[in-house]
Amino acid sequence: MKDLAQQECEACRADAPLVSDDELPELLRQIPDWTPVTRDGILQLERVFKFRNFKQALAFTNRVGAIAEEVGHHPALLTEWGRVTVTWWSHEAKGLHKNDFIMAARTDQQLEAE
Ligand SMILES: C[C@H](O)[C@H](O)[C@H]1CNC2=NC(N)=NC(=O)C2=N1
Repeated sequence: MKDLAQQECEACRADAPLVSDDELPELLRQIPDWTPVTRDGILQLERVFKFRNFKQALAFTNRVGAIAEEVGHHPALLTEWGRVTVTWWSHEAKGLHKNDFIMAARTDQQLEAE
């Protein structure tokens, strides 16, 4: 099995299969720095990234935005001085899809990217 970040995203569809309760623990194990949170009854993945200043936070934000645009699957991004909060979930499917785990893993890779 390929690492999460190397796996392919599927098209975002309202009827896309959400991650089952059985699949969730193994997928979460592969992205240990991310926290499952439930908002408005919708399970999401969230991580806060820390930076030295706003400029670095904004550059990271733009890198995450670029990988989201590449696959047509987008996070919520809160960019503040020294911090970026990234939240992934499948809007139309109203929950967590495998895509969200793939994109969380790819988001982590943007930390090293310059
Ligand atoms: C039309 C467009 O492709 C869809 O609205 C996409 C855009 N990006 C998306 N991103 C996320 N996270 N969930 C979606 O359901 C979604 N749908």
